[in-house]
Amino acid sequence: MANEPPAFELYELHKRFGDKKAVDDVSLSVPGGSFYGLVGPNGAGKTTSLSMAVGLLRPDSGGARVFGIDVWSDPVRAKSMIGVLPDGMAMPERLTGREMLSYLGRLRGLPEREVDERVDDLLDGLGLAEAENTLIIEYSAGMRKKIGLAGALVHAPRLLVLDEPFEAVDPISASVIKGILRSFTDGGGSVIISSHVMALVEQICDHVGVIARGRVLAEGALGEVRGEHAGLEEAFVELVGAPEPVRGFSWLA
Ligand SMILES: Nc1ncnc2c1ncn2[C@@H]1O[C@H](COP(=O)(O)OP(=O)(O)OP(=O)(O)O)[C@@H](O)[C@H]1O
Repeated sequence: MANEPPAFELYELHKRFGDKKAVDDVSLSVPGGSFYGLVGPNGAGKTTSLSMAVGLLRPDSGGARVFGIDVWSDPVRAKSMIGVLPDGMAMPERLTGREMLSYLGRLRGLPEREVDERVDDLLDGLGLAEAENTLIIEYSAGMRKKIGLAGALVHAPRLLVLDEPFEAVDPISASVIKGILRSFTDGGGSVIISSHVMALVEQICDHVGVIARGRVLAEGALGEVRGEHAGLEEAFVELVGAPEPVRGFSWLA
């Protein structure tokens, strides 16, 4: 609908760490029902922007809205609609996978029976059923990503904000996660992921934002951002700037 607000809108976000401008006037718009990829080199400001946008890190200025609701002035309403997979999330290490999901479901106010049903589906769907009674502290990096994703999904949010959801995940699990996320967007949900993997973003995303040195360099539908380039990677290198040729390392040859 013409007047419907975007699913997620980051507006004029700024963040400094000491002298370092980590995020310098970042504004992005994730249309409803879209699968949005936020790409950028290491240290570009992706995690800092997303953390501020979901209410985990206080911005110096600017903010974010979820379906028009401001994350920082109306956090309870805004957060009820978001599922978040933060980067390097602190986990309840001494809970099992099942306990963690059940706890998150109950915390969101869901009835016990509903929680049990959803937790069964999530553990099965993400290939964690065998590890349901294993403590999180014993999970591998990929298993931690998957249980974090399950935690982001348990309350059936309308928007998913996922920082590097495929990092450390094996190809079979990655394919399962892609399937889950696609059916989420097919059902009207919206997703934003951060990633460095252009091929992945090109395969699953329909909208892209390119960020480097804390600033947005391009944003829009995938085809618009890719432009005349053969692929997103070429467009990305042109936008961000090709690296200097590597010198030295003769000792390694
Ligand atoms: N807590 C912090 N204290 C100081 N500097 C920080 C902090 N968090 C991030 N930074 C700096 O802010 C900049 C942006 O970091 P950020 O983690 O947002 O980048 P990123 O795009 O997510 O990178 P990557 O792809 O490597 O995860 C970097 O220069 C980083 O060193």
